[in-house]
Amino acid sequence: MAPDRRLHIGAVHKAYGRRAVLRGADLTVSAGMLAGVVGENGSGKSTLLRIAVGQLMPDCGSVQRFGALGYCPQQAVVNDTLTVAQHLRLFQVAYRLPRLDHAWELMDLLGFGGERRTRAGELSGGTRQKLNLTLALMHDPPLLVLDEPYQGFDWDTHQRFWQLAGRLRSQGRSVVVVSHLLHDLQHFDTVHHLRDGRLHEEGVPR
Ligand SMILES: Nc1ncnc2c1ncn2[C@@H]1O[C@H](COP(=O)(O)OP(=O)(O)OP(=O)(O)O)[C@@H](O)[C@H]1O
Repeated sequence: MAPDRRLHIGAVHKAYGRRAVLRGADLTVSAGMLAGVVGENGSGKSTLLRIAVGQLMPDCGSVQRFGALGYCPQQAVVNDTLTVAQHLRLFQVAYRLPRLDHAWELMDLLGFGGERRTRAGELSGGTRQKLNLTLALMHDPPLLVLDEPYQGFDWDTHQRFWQLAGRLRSQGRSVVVVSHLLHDLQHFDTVHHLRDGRLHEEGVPR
């Protein structure tokens, strides 16, 4: 097996009842790679990512991950009664981080550094998503799995997200992003189109 492999999904099948969503999906992501997963609504992108991170079991097929993982789910999993800073402290303990410097940096980069004391329930939709993304990135893991991470971001933040993704790639991180936006495809090294339950690698528009 290639030593720089960070995620390997092989012949994964998944059905919900009679609805077969994944029918032999394969995906390999190496170090320093920015991979896009695209497809129509309901094609199974979130199902694939949930299987990739171990949140959902496939019916059959294999999933291998190498090293720590950061997962940004499509719906933010936050507690409305806790402030942004309290979320970061909670995850600091979970990730066993000595410091929160990187998290504060990410907050500033995503433009919500002033919201430390705001409760998650009082955040705007876009800012809630910024918190969701920060929680996935703050421990600087080698593999990032991001399900439409920039939903609700304004254009400036959207652009900064892609700068950040490019920086992570150049630092050797592996990043998988579900995207719906045609103009984002140019950022990827590889684009994988989920169609009829399988992933088809397609050329990247430049
Ligand atoms: N827990 C579940 N139980 C039953 N069916 C489900 C469940 N989760 C997803 N599905 C169905 O599986 C299919 C794939 O859903 P999934 O959310 O993976 O698609 P998606 O490509 O991420 O969609 P979108 O682009 O709308 O986010 C859909 O038909 C959906 O209704």
